[in-house]
Amino acid sequence: MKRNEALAPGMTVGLLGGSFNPAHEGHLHLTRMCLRALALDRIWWLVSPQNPLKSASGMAPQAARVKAAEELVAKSGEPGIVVTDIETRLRTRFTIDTVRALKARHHDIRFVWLMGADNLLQLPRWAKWRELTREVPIAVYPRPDFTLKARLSPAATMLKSATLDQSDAALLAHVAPPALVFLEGPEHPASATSIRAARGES
Ligand SMILES: Nc1ncnc2c1ncn2[C@@H]1O[C@H](COP(=O)(O)OP(=O)(O)OP(=O)(O)O)[C@@H](O)[C@H]1O
Ligand SMILES: O=C(O)c1ccc[n+]([C@@H]2O[C@H](COP(=O)([O-])O)[C@@H](O)[C@H]2O)c1
Repeated sequence: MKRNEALAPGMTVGLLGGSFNPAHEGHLHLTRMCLRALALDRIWWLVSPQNPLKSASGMAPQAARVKAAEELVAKSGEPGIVVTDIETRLRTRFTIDTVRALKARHHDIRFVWLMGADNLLQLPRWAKWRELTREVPIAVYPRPDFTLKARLSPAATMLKSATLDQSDAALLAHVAPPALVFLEGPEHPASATSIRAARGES
């Protein structure tokens, strides 16, 4: 993570955790939209060693997923995206542990957790999810079939009083959690499941 060396106090960093099995244009789209709407300095793609809720079968080795993600980012020419296997180096699997470890390492960086709308629906299945919402502000980007469902989800209801207007999205990294924003913008249809299916993989 060479570009991490260029981190300066007060910088804002979005964390996009994912399996990236494989990385695709949907990840790039969400990342570009979040960089701008949230006024972030960087977005780190945290290539997960293994999502605790997903089967390991059909999961490409983490090194291969990182390499493919780096190639996609390099081809995109988008500055500000850092692909990292840091969860392996931190020995964390659960997002709550990753976020706490990153905050402990980088006291003066303002982190925001990014996710597509589908992930907000499953957030209540994550380890210590309520505590996670008190550790880091969260931004949710639209995704086909899930945009409205996310807004009506149990996690959205729980965070209703902590939800910012889209017009205040650029403040998200600077407010104390819990804080949530639903971003608005065009949906992108790409999904790793459909890419694997088109390749004849599981
Ligand atoms: N097209 C998309 N639009 C919005 N968010 C997306 C899109 N694709 C992925 N994301 C978000 O990126 C993060 C990482 O996603 P992930 O790597 O699991 O890709 P995926 O396409 O959802 O994979 P799979 O189909 O295997 O579940 C998640 O928060 C997910 O919601
Ligand atoms: O912490 C948890 O319990 C947890 C459960 C499921 C998923 N996550 C995280 O959610 C992110 C998105 O995962 P995925 O596989 O849907 O791309 C990734 O960073 C995972 O580690 C985290």
